[in-house]
Amino acid sequence: MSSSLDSPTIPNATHTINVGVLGATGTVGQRFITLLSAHPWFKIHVLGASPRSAGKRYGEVVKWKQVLPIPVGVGEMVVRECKVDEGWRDCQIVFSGLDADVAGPIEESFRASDLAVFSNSKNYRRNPHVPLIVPLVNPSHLSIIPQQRLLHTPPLQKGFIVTNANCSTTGYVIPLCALEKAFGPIESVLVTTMQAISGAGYPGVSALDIMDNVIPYISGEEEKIEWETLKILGGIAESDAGVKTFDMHAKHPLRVSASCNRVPVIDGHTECVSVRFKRRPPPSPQQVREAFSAFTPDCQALGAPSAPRRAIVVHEEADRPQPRLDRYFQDGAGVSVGRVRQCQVLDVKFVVLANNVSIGAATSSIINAEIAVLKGIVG
Ligand SMILES: NC(=O)C1=CN([C@@H]2O[C@H](COP(=O)(O)OP(=O)(O)OC[C@H]3O[C@@H](n4cnc5c(N)ncnc54)[C@H](OP(=O)(O)O)[C@@H]3O)[C@@H](O)[C@H]2O)C=CC1
Ligand SMILES: N[C@@H](CC(=O)OP(=O)(O)O)C(=O)O
Repeated sequence: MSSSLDSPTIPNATHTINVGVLGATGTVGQRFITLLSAHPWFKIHVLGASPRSAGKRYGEVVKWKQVLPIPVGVGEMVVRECKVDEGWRDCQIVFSGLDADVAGPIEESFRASDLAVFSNSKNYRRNPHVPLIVPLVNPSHLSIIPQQRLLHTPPLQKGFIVTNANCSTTGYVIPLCALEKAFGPIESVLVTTMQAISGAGYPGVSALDIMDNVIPYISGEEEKIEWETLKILGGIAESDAGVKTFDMHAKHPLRVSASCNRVPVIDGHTECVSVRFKRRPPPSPQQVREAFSAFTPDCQALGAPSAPRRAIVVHEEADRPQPRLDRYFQDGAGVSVGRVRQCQVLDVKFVVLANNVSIGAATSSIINAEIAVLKGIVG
């Protein structure tokens, strides 16, 4: 099975691409709207949410929680149901910030209508033909899309689903990718997360549960981090018949153990990470710092407009990164790393801070779509 995804095309600056947002009223949906309203290529054409919101003005139904006001014109748009109709068919790209309880069948109905869906939800992340893409790490996995289209019943011309990862997975696979690029395979990872309240959507965790407290459990989160890491950092194997499969890091088995906690922070997931490399002797903490700083994701070279100028910033201060100070680094599109030091059990340990709503969700989807446009997959 061959693909024609290798020749980048820069979109004509005068040509805008209509996009729709499913789940537009939610935490992730609001971040989509803020980012898309200032986007150089994408134009918000349709907003969708639940039947509770459909038929009403966006400004009337949304509980807007962004620092910037609702973009001009958006508050007046009438929210639609998440059912494919003419308005949605006019979109070349559909972003989804749907509640995972409803995302599965809705996203499938949009794909089946030959629309390109970029989803934040967990529903299709494990699908063997759906790429799980962290845009600063594995955009090459878009090469599975021709197979996804072909194996769909009926086969699709334009439609597909691309998912991005769990927000905690996203934050820490970016530095892990930098380390594998510089030093070869990682053998084991221990990660302990301190996850913001906004990760649970709106209204999320009740104030009485989270104030003055830490909750040492987030349903399903540890399993997602442990599994998604392998799909993202793994490659794609191709059989003699040309059938592609995600190899799940199989050539160099990678063991991941995650422990997840909810903490009273509004935005920004902090993660304490320890790694052991296959390579002996392992790199020193100083070499690890240099590898983080030197990391240049492919999406920058491709020219994706929302790609952060610096993917990873390394803090030298002993008490950074911190969510309140670092969550808006690169408008939330980059990650902050600090406290890089020797680990007495594995090899090296460090702390990561990633904005869960931006690079952990909407920003990743938008960069994924930009890459797909640049590679000629949509548009
Ligand atoms: N928050 C985060 O940091 C991250 C979230 N995610 C994932 O992204 C997705 C969205 O999360 P988040 O924004 O936090 O969730 P929210 O609960 O804040 O928003 C959910 C959205 O889904 C809509 N919705 C609910 N029921 C229906 C329905 N029956 N039909 C159509 N639309 C419906 C809601 O519309 P209405 O307002 O009308 O009810 C709302 O727009 C989830 O799958 C989540 O797991 C992924 C990474 C990070
Ligand atoms: N569960 C994450 C956010 C999220 O919704 O993740 P996922 O899309 O993997 O379900 C958090 O609470 O911070």
